[in-house]
Parts: sequence; C-alpha cells; structure tokens
Amino acid sequence: MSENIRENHRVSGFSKFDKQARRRWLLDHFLPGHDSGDFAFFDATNPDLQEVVDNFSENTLGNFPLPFGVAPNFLINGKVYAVPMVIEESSVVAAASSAAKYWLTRGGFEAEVIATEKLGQLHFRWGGHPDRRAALFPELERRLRHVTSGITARMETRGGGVRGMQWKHLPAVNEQCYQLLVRFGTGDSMGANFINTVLEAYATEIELWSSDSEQLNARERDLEVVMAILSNHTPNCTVRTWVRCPIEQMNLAGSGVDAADFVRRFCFAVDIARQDPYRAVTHNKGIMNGIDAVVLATGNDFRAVESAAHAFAAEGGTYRSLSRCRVVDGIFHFELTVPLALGTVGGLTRLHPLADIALDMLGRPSAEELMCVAAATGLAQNFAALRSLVTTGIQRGHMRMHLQNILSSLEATVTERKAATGFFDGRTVSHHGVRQYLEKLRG
Ligand SMILES: CC(C)(COP(=O)([O-])OP(=O)([O-])OC[C@H]1O[C@@H](n2cnc3c(N)ncnc32)[C@H](O)[C@@H]1OP(=O)([O-])[O-])[C@@H](O)C(=O)NCCC(=O)NCCSC(=O)C[C@@](C)(O)CC(=O)[O-]
Ligand SMILES: NC(=O)C1=CN([C@@H]2O[C@H](COP(=O)(O)OP(=O)(O)OC[C@H]3O[C@@H](n4cnc5c(N)ncnc54)[C@H](O)[C@@H]3O)[C@@H](O)[C@H]2O)C=CC1
Repeated sequence: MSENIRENHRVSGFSKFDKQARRRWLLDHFLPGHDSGDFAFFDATNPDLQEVVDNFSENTLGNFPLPFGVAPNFLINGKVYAVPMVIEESSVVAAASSAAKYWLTRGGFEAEVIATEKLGQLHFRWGGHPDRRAALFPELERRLRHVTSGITARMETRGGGVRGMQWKHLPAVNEQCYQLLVRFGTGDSMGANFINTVLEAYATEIELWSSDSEQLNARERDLEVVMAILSNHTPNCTVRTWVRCPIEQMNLAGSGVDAADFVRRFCFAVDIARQDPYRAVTHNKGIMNGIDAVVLATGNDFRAVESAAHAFAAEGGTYRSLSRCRVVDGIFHFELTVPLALGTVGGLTRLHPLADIALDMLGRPSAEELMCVAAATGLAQNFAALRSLVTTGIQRGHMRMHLQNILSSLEATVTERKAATGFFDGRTVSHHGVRQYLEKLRG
C-alpha cells in the first residue's frame, strides 16, 4: 500500500458522521466489494429500537448478533429457573442444560451471597507526613460525607451508600502517594457510575479541604488528585454455590463408568486445577463459559466480571481453580466461590430489550439472586466440562454441536445437513472429515 493510499485511510471528525456516512466511508476506504446492506443485515425493523441500540456505544455501523439461548431445569435454592444465556460457542448451553438436568434429581444447586461490598479509590499526591493522617482524617471524612450526602441519600434508603473509608499511604509508588479507599453498598445496581460520581465529588472536596482547612500547615496544603475510579477487584462481593450428593448417586447413565470411579477421577481433575496454573486457566475458562453467558444475557458488564474473577483466582500469589471438590463421609461436594459485581437495575439491564426479557425470565431477581444464578451456571458448566474430560473426552459432545457450524461454513443444504448429522452420530467430527463427507455426497 502506498503512502498516498494510507493517507486516504485517515479521517478527522468521523465521530460526527451519521450512520449512513460512517457506512459509506468504511465501504469506500476499507471494504471494496461490500455494500451498505451488509451492515444493515441485522438492523431492527423498529427505528426507535435501532436508535436505542446505536446509542449503547459509539461509531456504530450495525448490529452484531449473538445467540440468545436458555438452559432449563436449573434448581437453585429450591427454585427452578430457566437460565438465559448469550454465547457464541457451541456446546456451552447444552453442557449447562445437561448439568442442570443431572442435578435436578440430586438436590440441585445451593448458593449464598457472602458479601456485596464494592470498592472505590481516590489516588492523590500529598506533601504532609503520613503520621498526621490519624489527626486529620475525622475532619476530612466528615466533609467528604457531607458534600455527597445528596448523592448518597437515595442509595442509603436501599441499604447502600458509603460504608466506610480508609486513608492509605502507598510508599511503594512514592513517598507522597496516598489512596482513599472507599467501601460502598450499591443495592441492586452494579454501581460503577454511582461510585464514580461519589469519588469525583470527593476529588473536588479533598482539594478544597487542602486549600481551606485550618488544621493544615503549608506542606500539608500541597495536595493533588491523580484519579478517582471504582476498583473492579471485588473480593468482598462474592457468592458461593455448591452441589452435593452421596457418591453412589453419581452414576452416569449409559456410560458404563462406575460412580465411585467417576467421582475419584473428577476430584483428581479439580485437584490438578487447584495446583497447576496452566490447567487452572482452562478450568476457570470453563466456569466463565457459564457465568459470562448469564452476565451478557442480563446486560451486565462481562469485562468487570472477568477481571474480578481472575484477580480473585490469583489471590495468594498463584493462579488457582475457582472451584474445589471433596468427598466427606461418602458425600461428593463440589463448590465455587467467585466475585460477581452484578446489577439488575442500571446499565443496560433494562435498556436492552433482550436483557429485559432475560431478567423477566428469571422473575426480576435482586442483584443477590442474580449472583446466585450466574454462579450456579458457572459451576454447572464446570461440572459438565469436567464430566466429559474425565470420561468421554471433550470433543465428542463439543464437536457434535460444532458440526452444525462446520456444515454452515461449508454451505451445506438442509438435506446435506440432515444426512451429515446422521452420519456423524457416534463418529469423530473434524473439519476435514466433514468436508470429505460432503464432497462424496455431492459427487
Ligand atoms: C454436550 C453434552 C451436553 C452432550 O451430552 P450428552 O450426554 O450426549 O447429551 P444427551 O443428548 O444425552 O442430552 C442430555 C441433556 O444434555 C443437554 N443437551 C444435549 N444436547 C443438547 C443440545 N443440542 N441443545 C441443548 N441441550 C442439549 C440437554 O439438557 C439434554 O437433555 P434433554 O433436553 O434431552 O432433556 C456433553 O457432552 C457435555 O456436557 N460436554 C461438555 C461441553 C462443554 O463443556 N463445552 C464447552 C466448550 S469446551 C470449553 O470451552 C471449556 C473447557 C472444556 O476447556 C473447560 C475445561 O477444560 O475445564
Ligand atoms: N470500571 C468499570 O467497571 C466501569 C463500568 N461502567 C459501567 O457502568 C454501568 C453500571 O453502573 P451503575 O451505576 O450500576 O448503573 P447506572 O448508572 O445506570 O445507575 C444505576 C442507578 O439506578 C438507581 N437505582 C434504582 N433502583 C435501584 C436499586 N434497587 N438499587 C440500586 N440502585 C438503584 C440508582 O440511582 C443507581 O445509581 C455499566 O454499564 C458498566 O459497564 C462505567 C464506568 C467504569
């Protein structure tokens, strides 16, 4: 590509273009051979709804659909749920459904929210001596709470608000680095915007305090706010979920695998993931298959959930599996503890029409109830994946589902699809094998 052409690929003011102009510019500069119908393929027929979707993010060109599915038969804390799941990967919904069905007749999933505290951080540079903090903090805290009382009042009526704060010294960054660590309750919201609003009001007030407090000497007036933002590390916003049943009931119908042998191999696999980070990352990916699908379906922030989960898995310095397994007195226990900062109000939860339906499907849960459902789906997913891994291997079930994608990529007709599905039932599926089969079929 010549310099000239590259120059033409740059653009100024793109964010001001309307959607048609954005599409046109992309077609002219980056997508020869396409037309604007390619972007419009999944546009909503209702223009008002399309506008809502366009406003979810920026520079939008079209909609990018993902399948919206459901895993029925989830018995969680004595209530049966049909769990909404949005995911692009084959066999995840099938695996969650299969594990839900398995546990439906074995007591189901139990789940309890351990804590729901979120954190926010205000970082600042301060010229005072660290030992002066104890004397200065009461006045500062009183002023910070006072200045945000209008913002926090309604959240307090929901049992949330500012739960406490600490003034920390971070000499590892540099001698003048300080952090205000604030603990929040955010009710049924994930709370990012609430927390950030409070913290930014604190940022203004702390600078004001440094300039007008009579308690401060000249050095102590040297204060500069660096940034104010929530922390996505939420080790005190966690949920625990578990399944348990006598080993003799852990039969796998039609597999020929003995229940005790299955449990022994299953626990062995979990123990490996407790110790070996390479295995733990894959193991936890399986858990997140389930959790992310529920998080996406309900319009929650999956990046926040992902980063918090992996930080939690690495607490203590070694990355470990989030789930653990044990057998006590002939009873199989399998459990998962995971941080989940979820909301059932705010963000996209009610704005996205399918997230709204997903929450209806769950019976308009509180944030705590949604934490229980998402965690149980993660544990179910983990159970199904491990059950396959230690018995048939993952490819049998996974590739059976993925077969449909391979057939789509090879543009199989309905008749070819039907024939191939029958042919590969019980046979090993591979892209090459399916291609060969279709070539033979097509003569
Ligand atoms: C795939 C299954 C469930 C098949 O398992 P199966 O026993 O052959 O299924 P089945 O045909 O006997 O059906 C039993 C039930 O499974 C569900 N089920 C079965 N098929 C479907 C389907 N088409 N659509 C929806 N649900 C399905 C459904 O609940 C069904 O009950 P029914 O509805 O008939 O009353 C099993 O092999 C399995 O659980 N495999 C694990 C798959 C998995 O974990 N996939 C994730 C991708 S791999 C990965 O990303 C993570 C991993 C594995 O690396 C993590 C790790 O290493 O730990
Ligand atoms: N680092 C991060 O994770 C960041 C995430 N975000 C985004 O912020 C959004 C989530 O922020 P939120 O503050 O949760 O959403 P939001 O800004 O839509 O606010 C939720 C609001 O709903 C109101 N509300 C009504 N009923 C409530 C109830 N029962 N409980 C609690 N609040 C109730 C409250 O005023 C609350 O502040 C997500 O879209 C996320 O992606 C934004 C900035 C940073």
